[in-house]
Amino acid sequence: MLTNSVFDLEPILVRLKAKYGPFITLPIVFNPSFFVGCHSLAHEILIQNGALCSDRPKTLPVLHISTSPYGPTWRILRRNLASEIMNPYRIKSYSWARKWVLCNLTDKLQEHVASEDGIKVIDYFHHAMFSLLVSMCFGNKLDEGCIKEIAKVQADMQNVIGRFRMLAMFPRLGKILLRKSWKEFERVSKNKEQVFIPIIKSRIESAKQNVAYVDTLVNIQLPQEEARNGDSRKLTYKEMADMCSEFFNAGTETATIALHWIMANLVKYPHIQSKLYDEIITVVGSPPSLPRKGVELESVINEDNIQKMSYLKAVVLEGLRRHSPSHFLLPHSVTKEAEVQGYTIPQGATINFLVAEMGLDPKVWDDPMEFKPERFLSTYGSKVVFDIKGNKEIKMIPFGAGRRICPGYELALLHLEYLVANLIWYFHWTTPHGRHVDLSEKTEFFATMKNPLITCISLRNQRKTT
Ligand code: HEM
Repeated sequence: MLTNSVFDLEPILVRLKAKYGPFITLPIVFNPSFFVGCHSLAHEILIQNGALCSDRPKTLPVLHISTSPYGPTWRILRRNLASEIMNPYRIKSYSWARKWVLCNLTDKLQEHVASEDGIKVIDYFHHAMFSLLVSMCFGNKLDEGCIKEIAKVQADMQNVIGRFRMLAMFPRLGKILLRKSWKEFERVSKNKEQVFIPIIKSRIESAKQNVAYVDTLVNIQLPQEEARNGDSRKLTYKEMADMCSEFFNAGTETATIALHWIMANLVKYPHIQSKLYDEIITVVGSPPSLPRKGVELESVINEDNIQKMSYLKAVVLEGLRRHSPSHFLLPHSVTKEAEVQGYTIPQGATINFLVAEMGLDPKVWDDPMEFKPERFLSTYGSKVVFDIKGNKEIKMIPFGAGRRICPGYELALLHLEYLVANLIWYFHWTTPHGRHVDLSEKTEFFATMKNPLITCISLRNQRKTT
Protein backbone atom coordinates (compact mmCIF):
# COMPACT_ATOMS: atom_id res chain seq x y z
CA MET A 1 0.00 0.00 0.00
CA LEU A 2 1.24 3.51 -0.75
CA THR A 3 1.37 4.61 2.84
CA ASN A 4 4.48 5.38 4.82
CA SER A 5 7.17 7.99 5.09
CA VAL A 6 7.22 8.92 1.38
CA PHE A 7 3.86 10.32 1.97
CA ASP A 8 1.90 9.63 5.03
CA LEU A 9 -1.72 9.65 3.94
CA GLU A 10 -3.27 10.69 7.22
CA PRO A 11 -1.67 14.14 7.70
CA ILE A 12 -2.14 14.85 4.02
CA LEU A 13 -5.83 14.03 4.29
CA VAL A 14 -6.22 16.29 7.31
CA ARG A 15 -4.64 19.15 5.36
CA LEU A 16 -6.69 18.42 2.27
CA LYS A 17 -9.89 18.31 4.27
CA ALA A 18 -9.09 21.64 5.89
CA LYS A 19 -8.41 23.14 2.47
CA TYR A 20 -11.03 21.52 0.27
CA GLY A 21 -13.75 20.43 2.65
CA PRO A 22 -15.04 16.94 3.39
CA PHE A 23 -15.69 15.98 -0.25
CA ILE A 24 -12.06 15.03 -0.65
CA THR A 25 -12.54 11.95 1.50
CA LEU A 26 -15.58 10.67 -0.33
CA PRO A 27 -13.82 8.95 -3.21
CA ILE A 28 -11.41 7.41 -0.74
CA VAL A 29 -14.23 5.65 1.06
CA PHE A 30 -15.25 3.86 -2.12
CA ASN A 31 -11.97 3.59 -3.90
CA PRO A 32 -8.42 3.54 -2.54
CA SER A 33 -6.96 6.94 -3.47
CA PHE A 34 -3.38 8.04 -3.16
CA PHE A 35 -1.82 11.47 -3.25
CA VAL A 36 1.78 11.57 -4.36
CA GLY A 37 3.88 14.53 -3.31
CA CYS A 38 7.30 13.00 -3.76
CA HIS A 39 9.06 14.08 -6.98
CA SER A 40 10.91 10.85 -7.70
CA LEU A 41 7.90 8.66 -6.95
CA ALA A 42 5.76 10.84 -9.22
CA HIS A 43 8.42 10.49 -11.91
CA GLU A 44 8.45 6.77 -11.67
CA ILE A 45 4.69 6.42 -11.70
CA LEU A 46 4.03 8.91 -14.48
CA ILE A 47 6.99 8.37 -16.76
CA GLN A 48 8.49 4.94 -16.15
CA ASN A 49 5.11 3.32 -15.56
CA GLY A 50 3.08 5.79 -17.60
CA ALA A 51 0.95 3.11 -19.15
CA LEU A 52 -0.09 1.99 -15.69
CA CYS A 53 -2.08 5.00 -14.77
CA SER A 54 -3.00 6.52 -18.10
CA ASP A 55 -6.72 5.92 -17.63
CA ARG A 56 -9.11 8.17 -15.74
CA PRO A 57 -11.12 6.71 -12.87
CA LYS A 58 -14.68 5.74 -13.71
CA THR A 59 -15.81 8.05 -10.91
CA LEU A 60 -14.83 11.21 -12.84
CA PRO A 61 -17.91 13.30 -13.54
CA VAL A 62 -17.70 12.83 -17.27
CA LEU A 63 -21.23 13.22 -18.46
CA HIS A 64 -20.53 13.11 -22.15
CA ILE A 65 -18.08 11.68 -24.62
CA SER A 66 -14.78 13.42 -24.00
CA THR A 67 -11.00 13.29 -24.22
CA SER A 68 -10.94 12.36 -20.58
CA PRO A 69 -12.51 8.92 -20.36
CA TYR A 70 -11.19 5.48 -20.79
CA GLY A 71 -10.29 2.90 -23.36
CA PRO A 72 -9.66 3.40 -27.07
CA THR A 73 -11.94 6.43 -27.49
CA TRP A 74 -9.72 8.75 -25.50
CA ARG A 75 -6.67 7.65 -27.46
CA ILE A 76 -8.30 8.59 -30.75
CA LEU A 77 -9.73 11.88 -29.54
CA ARG A 78 -6.57 12.85 -27.73
CA ARG A 79 -4.34 11.94 -30.69
CA ASN A 80 -6.56 14.09 -32.88
CA LEU A 81 -6.28 17.08 -30.55
CA ALA A 82 -2.54 16.74 -30.06
CA SER A 83 -1.52 16.08 -33.64
CA GLU A 84 -4.08 18.09 -35.62
CA ILE A 85 -4.52 21.23 -33.55
CA MET A 86 -1.75 21.44 -30.98
CA ASN A 87 1.08 20.82 -33.42
CA PRO A 88 3.56 23.72 -33.75
CA TYR A 89 2.67 24.43 -37.39
CA ARG A 90 -1.06 24.74 -36.64
CA ILE A 91 -0.45 26.81 -33.51
CA LYS A 92 1.68 29.20 -35.57
CA SER A 93 -1.02 29.50 -38.21
CA TYR A 94 -3.28 31.13 -35.61
CA SER A 95 -1.11 34.22 -35.18
CA TRP A 96 -3.93 36.29 -36.76
CA ALA A 97 -6.20 35.18 -33.88
CA ARG A 98 -3.67 36.23 -31.26
CA LYS A 99 -3.31 39.66 -32.87
CA TRP A 100 -7.09 40.07 -33.14
CA VAL A 101 -7.62 39.13 -29.48
CA LEU A 102 -4.81 41.42 -28.37
CA CYS A 103 -6.35 44.35 -30.29
CA ASN A 104 -9.70 43.75 -28.57
CA LEU A 105 -8.00 43.51 -25.19
CA THR A 106 -5.93 46.69 -25.59
CA ASP A 107 -9.06 48.49 -26.83
CA LYS A 108 -10.85 47.59 -23.61
CA LEU A 109 -7.88 48.34 -21.35
CA GLN A 110 -7.19 51.74 -22.83
CA GLU A 111 -10.65 52.92 -21.77
CA HIS A 112 -9.32 52.73 -18.19
CA VAL A 113 -5.99 54.41 -18.70
CA ALA A 114 -6.97 57.56 -16.82
CA SER A 115 -8.63 55.74 -13.89
CA GLU A 116 -6.84 56.41 -10.58
CA ASP A 117 -8.95 53.85 -8.74
CA GLY A 118 -7.65 51.13 -11.00
CA ILE A 119 -9.51 48.37 -12.80
CA LYS A 120 -10.29 44.76 -12.09
CA VAL A 121 -8.71 42.94 -15.03
CA ILE A 122 -9.72 39.33 -14.51
CA ASP A 123 -12.83 39.46 -16.74
CA TYR A 124 -10.86 41.01 -19.58
CA PHE A 125 -8.20 38.31 -19.28
CA HIS A 126 -10.86 35.61 -19.25
CA HIS A 127 -12.54 36.99 -22.34
CA ALA A 128 -9.18 37.15 -24.16
CA MET A 129 -8.23 33.56 -23.35
CA PHE A 130 -11.71 32.35 -24.24
CA SER A 131 -11.76 34.21 -27.57
CA LEU A 132 -8.39 32.68 -28.50
CA LEU A 133 -9.81 29.19 -28.09
CA VAL A 134 -13.08 30.07 -29.82
CA SER A 135 -11.20 31.24 -32.90
CA MET A 136 -9.09 28.05 -32.97
CA CYS A 137 -12.17 25.92 -32.47
CA PHE A 138 -14.34 27.48 -35.18
CA GLY A 139 -11.59 28.90 -37.40
CA ASN A 140 -12.79 32.50 -37.69
CA LYS A 141 -13.36 35.75 -35.85
CA LEU A 142 -16.81 35.41 -34.30
CA ASP A 143 -18.55 38.61 -33.26
CA GLU A 144 -18.65 39.71 -29.61
CA GLY A 145 -22.33 38.78 -29.19
CA CYS A 146 -21.73 35.24 -30.40
CA ILE A 147 -18.66 34.78 -28.17
CA LYS A 148 -20.66 36.01 -25.17
CA GLU A 149 -23.46 33.57 -25.97
CA ILE A 150 -21.00 30.66 -26.13
CA ALA A 151 -19.36 31.82 -22.90
CA LYS A 152 -22.76 31.94 -21.18
CA VAL A 153 -23.68 28.33 -22.05
CA GLN A 154 -20.20 27.22 -21.02
CA ALA A 155 -20.56 28.92 -17.64
CA ASP A 156 -24.05 27.39 -17.13
CA MET A 157 -22.67 23.98 -18.03
CA GLN A 158 -19.80 24.27 -15.55
CA ASN A 159 -22.14 25.33 -12.75
CA VAL A 160 -24.45 22.43 -13.25
CA ILE A 161 -21.68 19.84 -13.69
CA GLY A 162 -20.14 21.06 -10.43
CA ARG A 163 -23.28 19.84 -8.65
CA PHE A 164 -22.81 16.32 -10.00
CA ARG A 165 -19.30 15.80 -8.77
CA MET A 166 -20.31 13.93 -5.62
CA LEU A 167 -22.80 11.64 -7.28
CA ALA A 168 -20.83 11.02 -10.42
CA MET A 169 -19.91 7.65 -9.04
CA PHE A 170 -23.59 6.64 -8.87
CA PRO A 171 -25.00 8.11 -12.08
CA ARG A 172 -28.30 6.22 -11.96
CA LEU A 173 -28.94 6.92 -8.30
CA GLY A 174 -27.77 10.47 -8.95
CA LYS A 175 -30.48 10.93 -11.56
CA ILE A 176 -33.11 9.99 -8.98
CA LEU A 177 -31.67 11.81 -5.98
CA LEU A 178 -30.74 14.91 -7.89
CA ARG A 179 -33.86 15.05 -10.03
CA LYS A 180 -34.01 18.82 -10.12
CA SER A 181 -30.33 19.17 -10.93
CA TRP A 182 -30.60 16.47 -13.56
CA LYS A 183 -33.46 18.35 -15.25
CA GLU A 184 -31.33 21.51 -15.10
CA PHE A 185 -28.43 19.59 -16.65
CA GLU A 186 -30.66 18.44 -19.51
CA ARG A 187 -31.93 21.98 -20.07
CA VAL A 188 -28.43 23.47 -20.11
CA SER A 189 -27.17 20.67 -22.41
CA LYS A 190 -30.00 21.41 -24.85
CA ASN A 191 -29.12 25.09 -24.75
CA LYS A 192 -25.52 24.25 -25.49
CA GLU A 193 -26.52 22.18 -28.50
CA GLN A 194 -28.77 24.97 -29.77
CA VAL A 195 -25.90 27.46 -29.60
CA PHE A 196 -23.02 25.23 -30.75
CA ILE A 197 -24.54 23.07 -33.48
CA PRO A 198 -25.49 25.89 -35.91
CA ILE A 199 -21.96 27.35 -35.56
CA ILE A 200 -20.44 23.90 -36.17
CA LYS A 201 -22.66 23.29 -39.21
CA SER A 202 -21.93 26.68 -40.69
CA ARG A 203 -18.19 26.10 -40.24
CA ILE A 204 -18.39 22.67 -41.91
CA GLU A 205 -20.29 24.10 -44.87
CA SER A 206 -18.09 27.17 -45.33
CA ALA A 207 -15.03 27.56 -47.58
CA LYS A 208 -11.95 27.18 -45.39
CA GLN A 209 -8.65 29.01 -45.38
CA ASN A 210 -7.30 27.30 -42.28
CA VAL A 211 -7.88 24.16 -40.23
CA ALA A 212 -10.04 24.61 -37.14
CA TYR A 213 -10.64 22.12 -34.34
CA VAL A 214 -14.15 21.48 -35.63
CA ASP A 215 -12.79 20.50 -39.08
CA THR A 216 -10.66 17.79 -37.48
CA LEU A 217 -13.63 16.37 -35.57
CA VAL A 218 -15.50 15.71 -38.82
CA ASN A 219 -12.86 13.18 -39.94
CA ILE A 220 -12.74 11.17 -36.73
CA GLN A 221 -13.82 7.53 -36.89
CA LEU A 222 -14.74 6.15 -33.49
CA PRO A 223 -13.73 2.57 -32.74
CA GLN A 224 -16.10 -0.35 -33.22
CA GLU A 225 -17.14 -0.64 -29.59
CA GLU A 226 -18.62 2.86 -29.79
CA ALA A 227 -20.99 1.84 -32.56
CA ARG A 228 -24.05 -0.31 -31.80
CA ASN A 229 -23.92 -2.30 -35.03
CA GLY A 230 -20.22 -3.11 -34.70
CA ASP A 231 -19.01 -0.73 -37.44
CA SER A 232 -16.85 2.25 -36.73
CA ARG A 233 -18.72 5.51 -36.90
CA LYS A 234 -18.34 9.28 -37.05
CA LEU A 235 -19.09 11.74 -34.26
CA THR A 236 -22.63 13.10 -34.09
CA TYR A 237 -23.22 16.86 -34.01
CA LYS A 238 -24.09 16.60 -30.34
CA GLU A 239 -20.78 14.88 -29.62
CA MET A 240 -18.92 17.50 -31.63
CA ALA A 241 -20.61 20.18 -29.50
CA ASP A 242 -19.44 18.31 -26.38
CA MET A 243 -15.90 18.14 -27.70
CA CYS A 244 -15.84 21.88 -28.44
CA SER A 245 -17.23 22.55 -24.99
CA GLU A 246 -14.50 20.44 -23.42
CA PHE A 247 -11.85 22.24 -25.49
CA PHE A 248 -13.01 25.54 -23.94
CA ASN A 249 -13.38 24.06 -20.47
CA ALA A 250 -9.90 22.61 -20.37
CA GLY A 251 -8.09 25.63 -21.74
CA THR A 252 -9.82 28.80 -20.55
CA GLU A 253 -9.90 28.80 -16.76
CA THR A 254 -6.41 27.38 -16.28
CA ALA A 255 -4.73 29.85 -18.63
CA THR A 256 -6.74 32.84 -17.33
CA ILE A 257 -5.79 32.04 -13.76
CA ALA A 258 -2.12 31.70 -14.72
CA LEU A 259 -2.18 35.07 -16.54
CA HIS A 260 -3.88 36.71 -13.56
CA TRP A 261 -1.22 35.47 -11.09
CA ILE A 262 1.65 36.43 -13.37
CA MET A 263 0.35 39.97 -13.92
CA ALA A 264 -0.37 40.33 -10.19
CA ASN A 265 3.26 39.51 -9.41
CA LEU A 266 4.49 41.96 -12.04
CA VAL A 267 2.38 44.70 -10.45
CA LYS A 268 3.49 43.77 -6.94
CA TYR A 269 7.18 43.66 -7.85
CA PRO A 270 7.90 46.70 -10.07
CA HIS A 271 11.61 45.80 -10.36
CA ILE A 272 10.64 42.52 -12.08
CA GLN A 273 8.26 44.36 -14.39
CA SER A 274 11.04 46.88 -15.27
CA LYS A 275 13.52 44.09 -15.94
CA LEU A 276 11.00 42.39 -18.23
CA TYR A 277 10.24 45.67 -20.03
CA ASP A 278 13.99 46.25 -20.54
CA GLU A 279 14.33 42.82 -22.13
CA ILE A 280 11.33 43.47 -24.37
CA ILE A 281 12.62 46.81 -25.69
CA THR A 282 16.07 45.32 -26.25
CA VAL A 283 14.48 42.81 -28.61
CA VAL A 284 11.73 44.87 -30.31
CA GLY A 285 12.47 48.52 -29.45
CA SER A 286 10.15 51.01 -27.74
CA PRO A 287 6.41 50.50 -28.14
CA PRO A 288 4.49 52.53 -30.70
CA SER A 289 1.58 54.60 -29.43
CA LEU A 290 -1.69 52.71 -29.24
CA PRO A 291 -4.08 53.47 -32.10
CA ARG A 292 -7.57 54.75 -31.43
CA LYS A 293 -10.20 52.24 -30.33
CA GLY A 294 -11.24 49.89 -33.13
CA VAL A 295 -8.13 50.53 -35.23
CA GLU A 296 -5.84 47.51 -35.63
CA LEU A 297 -2.52 47.61 -33.75
CA GLU A 298 0.22 48.59 -36.13
CA SER A 299 2.81 46.48 -34.39
CA VAL A 300 2.77 43.56 -31.94
CA ILE A 301 5.38 41.36 -30.32
CA ASN A 302 5.04 38.18 -32.32
CA GLU A 303 5.89 34.53 -31.78
CA ASP A 304 9.39 34.89 -33.30
CA ASN A 305 10.25 37.89 -31.08
CA ILE A 306 9.16 35.92 -28.02
CA GLN A 307 11.73 33.22 -28.73
CA LYS A 308 14.44 35.82 -28.02
CA MET A 309 13.01 36.76 -24.61
CA SER A 310 14.46 34.48 -21.94
CA TYR A 311 13.40 36.57 -18.98
CA LEU A 312 9.81 36.55 -20.26
CA LYS A 313 9.87 32.75 -20.35
CA ALA A 314 11.35 32.70 -16.84
CA VAL A 315 8.58 35.00 -15.55
CA VAL A 316 5.88 32.74 -16.99
CA LEU A 317 7.47 29.58 -15.56
CA GLU A 318 7.92 31.22 -12.17
CA GLY A 319 4.24 32.19 -12.24
CA LEU A 320 3.28 28.57 -12.90
CA ARG A 321 5.61 27.29 -10.19
CA ARG A 322 4.64 29.76 -7.46
CA HIS A 323 0.93 29.70 -8.30
CA SER A 324 0.06 26.45 -10.04
CA PRO A 325 -3.50 27.02 -11.33
CA SER A 326 -4.41 23.56 -10.19
CA HIS A 327 -3.33 21.87 -6.96
CA PHE A 328 -3.84 18.41 -8.42
CA LEU A 329 -3.85 16.73 -11.78
CA LEU A 330 -7.03 15.16 -13.04
CA PRO A 331 -7.18 11.83 -11.24
CA HIS A 332 -5.30 8.91 -12.79
CA SER A 333 -6.48 5.36 -12.44
CA VAL A 334 -4.24 2.32 -12.10
CA THR A 335 -4.93 -0.15 -14.88
CA LYS A 336 -2.73 -2.98 -13.61
CA GLU A 337 -1.26 -3.71 -10.18
CA ALA A 338 2.41 -2.69 -10.05
CA GLU A 339 5.40 -2.33 -7.76
CA VAL A 340 6.93 1.13 -7.71
CA GLN A 341 9.91 1.92 -5.47
CA GLY A 342 8.89 -0.90 -3.17
CA TYR A 343 5.23 0.13 -3.00
CA THR A 344 2.39 -1.95 -4.31
CA ILE A 345 -0.10 0.12 -6.25
CA PRO A 346 -3.32 -1.83 -6.49
CA GLN A 347 -5.29 -2.10 -9.70
CA GLY A 348 -8.26 0.28 -9.80
CA ALA A 349 -6.74 2.69 -7.28
CA THR A 350 -6.97 6.38 -7.99
CA ILE A 351 -3.72 8.30 -7.90
CA ASN A 352 -3.32 12.02 -7.85
CA PHE A 353 -0.29 14.23 -7.60
CA LEU A 354 0.18 17.24 -5.35
CA VAL A 355 1.55 19.41 -8.13
CA ALA A 356 1.27 22.77 -6.38
CA GLU A 357 3.13 21.41 -3.35
CA MET A 358 5.87 19.98 -5.59
CA GLY A 359 6.54 23.45 -6.99
CA LEU A 360 6.93 24.82 -3.47
CA ASP A 361 9.07 22.02 -2.00
CA PRO A 362 12.03 23.57 -0.10
CA LYS A 363 14.07 20.40 -0.77
CA VAL A 364 13.96 21.17 -4.48
CA TRP A 365 13.57 24.98 -4.67
CA ASP A 366 15.52 27.70 -2.82
CA ASP A 367 13.23 30.25 -1.15
CA PRO A 368 10.20 28.53 -2.66
CA MET A 369 7.68 31.18 -1.56
CA GLU A 370 9.62 34.01 -3.26
CA PHE A 371 8.76 35.10 -6.81
CA LYS A 372 12.21 34.90 -8.46
CA PRO A 373 12.14 34.35 -12.24
CA GLU A 374 15.97 34.28 -12.27
CA ARG A 375 15.88 30.75 -10.87
CA PHE A 376 14.89 29.56 -14.37
CA LEU A 377 17.78 31.28 -16.15
CA SER A 378 20.73 28.99 -16.59
CA THR A 379 24.12 30.48 -15.96
CA TYR A 380 25.09 29.76 -19.56
CA GLY A 381 24.01 32.75 -21.62
CA SER A 382 20.87 33.31 -19.49
CA LYS A 383 18.87 30.83 -21.55
CA VAL A 384 15.83 29.12 -20.11
CA VAL A 385 16.34 25.39 -20.22
CA PHE A 386 13.59 23.78 -18.22
CA ASP A 387 12.12 20.31 -18.56
CA ILE A 388 8.44 21.28 -18.06
CA LYS A 389 7.33 17.82 -19.28
CA GLY A 390 9.33 16.17 -16.50
CA ASN A 391 10.99 13.78 -18.94
CA LYS A 392 14.36 13.61 -17.17
CA GLU A 393 13.35 14.60 -13.64
CA ILE A 394 10.27 16.05 -12.06
CA LYS A 395 10.75 19.42 -10.34
CA MET A 396 7.36 20.93 -11.05
CA ILE A 397 4.56 19.64 -13.28
CA PRO A 398 1.79 22.23 -13.58
CA PHE A 399 0.67 20.48 -16.79
CA GLY A 400 1.14 16.93 -15.53
CA ALA A 401 3.62 14.52 -17.12
CA GLY A 402 3.64 11.28 -19.07
CA ARG A 403 0.89 9.99 -21.33
CA ARG A 404 -1.85 12.13 -19.84
CA ILE A 405 0.12 15.39 -19.81
CA CYS A 406 -1.99 18.41 -20.77
CA PRO A 407 -2.11 18.30 -24.59
CA GLY A 408 -2.47 22.10 -24.67
CA TYR A 409 0.69 22.93 -22.71
CA GLU A 410 2.64 24.47 -25.60
CA LEU A 411 -0.34 26.53 -26.69
CA ALA A 412 -0.89 27.68 -23.10
CA LEU A 413 2.74 28.74 -22.69
CA LEU A 414 2.62 30.64 -25.98
CA HIS A 415 -0.63 32.42 -25.08
CA LEU A 416 0.78 33.42 -21.70
CA GLU A 417 4.09 34.65 -23.12
CA TYR A 418 2.38 36.50 -25.96
CA LEU A 419 -0.14 38.32 -23.78
CA VAL A 420 2.28 39.13 -20.95
CA ALA A 421 4.90 40.49 -23.39
CA ASN A 422 2.45 42.70 -25.28
CA LEU A 423 0.62 43.93 -22.18
CA ILE A 424 3.89 44.98 -20.54
CA TRP A 425 5.17 46.54 -23.78
CA TYR A 426 2.12 48.77 -24.31
CA PHE A 427 1.16 49.53 -20.70
CA HIS A 428 2.87 50.36 -17.41
CA TRP A 429 1.08 48.51 -14.59
CA THR A 430 1.00 49.95 -11.05
CA THR A 431 -0.86 49.56 -7.76
CA PRO A 432 -3.59 52.18 -7.14
CA HIS A 433 -2.78 54.63 -4.35
CA GLY A 434 -3.58 53.17 -0.92
CA ARG A 435 -3.94 49.60 -2.16
CA HIS A 436 -1.61 46.64 -2.26
CA VAL A 437 -1.55 43.47 -4.32
CA ASP A 438 -2.79 40.65 -2.10
CA LEU A 439 -1.40 37.31 -3.22
CA SER A 440 -3.64 35.23 -0.92
CA GLU A 441 -5.10 32.21 -2.60
CA LYS A 442 -8.65 30.90 -2.73
CA THR A 443 -8.79 27.21 -3.54
CA GLU A 444 -11.86 25.88 -5.23
CA PHE A 445 -11.49 23.54 -8.17
CA PHE A 446 -8.59 25.84 -9.17
CA ALA A 447 -6.29 28.01 -7.08
CA THR A 448 -7.38 31.58 -7.81
CA MET A 449 -6.58 34.99 -6.32
CA LYS A 450 -8.72 35.51 -3.21
CA ASN A 451 -8.75 39.24 -3.89
CA PRO A 452 -8.63 39.78 -7.65
CA LEU A 453 -5.98 42.11 -8.99
CA ILE A 454 -6.95 45.77 -9.19
CA THR A 455 -4.39 47.78 -11.07
CA CYS A 456 -3.77 51.19 -12.65
CA ILE A 457 -2.51 51.17 -16.20
CA SER A 458 -0.84 53.92 -18.18
CA LEU A 459 0.38 54.00 -21.75
CA ARG A 460 4.13 53.52 -22.20
CA ASN A 461 3.95 55.71 -25.28
CA GLN A 462 1.40 58.51 -24.88
CA ARG A 463 -0.75 59.08 -27.93
CA LYS A 464 -0.17 62.47 -29.58
CA THR A 465 -3.17 64.72 -28.99
CA THR A 466 -2.98 66.56 -32.33
C1 HEM B 1 -1.84 27.41 -17.98
C2 HEM B 1 -2.72 26.69 -18.65
C3 HEM B 1 -3.00 25.22 -18.42
C4 HEM B 1 -2.70 24.42 -17.35
C5 HEM B 1 -1.97 24.80 -16.07
C6 HEM B 1 -3.22 23.08 -17.66
C7 HEM B 1 -3.09 22.00 -16.81
C8 HEM B 1 -3.62 20.75 -17.08
C9 HEM B 1 -3.50 19.62 -16.20
C10 HEM B 1 -2.79 19.63 -14.85
C11 HEM B 1 -4.14 18.58 -16.78
C12 HEM B 1 -4.28 17.16 -16.22
C13 HEM B 1 -3.06 16.33 -16.58
C14 HEM B 1 -3.05 14.97 -15.91
O1 HEM B 1 -4.07 14.56 -15.38
O2 HEM B 1 -2.01 14.32 -15.90
C15 HEM B 1 -4.68 19.04 -18.04
C16 HEM B 1 -5.42 18.26 -18.91
C17 HEM B 1 -5.94 18.73 -20.09
N1 HEM B 1 -5.71 19.96 -20.66
FE1 HEM B 1 -4.68 21.50 -19.85
N2 HEM B 1 -3.82 23.10 -18.89
C18 HEM B 1 -3.70 24.38 -19.40
C19 HEM B 1 -4.15 24.81 -20.63
C20 HEM B 1 -4.78 24.03 -21.57
C21 HEM B 1 -5.16 24.47 -22.89
C22 HEM B 1 -4.90 25.87 -23.49
C23 HEM B 1 -5.79 23.43 -23.49
C24 HEM B 1 -6.36 23.42 -24.90
C25 HEM B 1 -7.58 23.44 -25.19
C26 HEM B 1 -5.82 22.32 -22.54
C27 HEM B 1 -6.40 21.07 -22.77
C28 HEM B 1 -6.39 20.01 -21.87
C29 HEM B 1 -7.09 18.73 -22.09
C30 HEM B 1 -7.97 18.37 -23.29
C31 HEM B 1 -6.80 17.92 -20.98
C32 HEM B 1 -7.29 16.49 -20.71
C33 HEM B 1 -6.25 15.53 -21.30
C34 HEM B 1 -6.54 14.06 -21.04
O3 HEM B 1 -7.40 13.71 -20.25
O4 HEM B 1 -5.84 13.23 -21.65
N3 HEM B 1 -5.19 22.73 -21.39
N4 HEM B 1 -4.33 20.37 -18.21
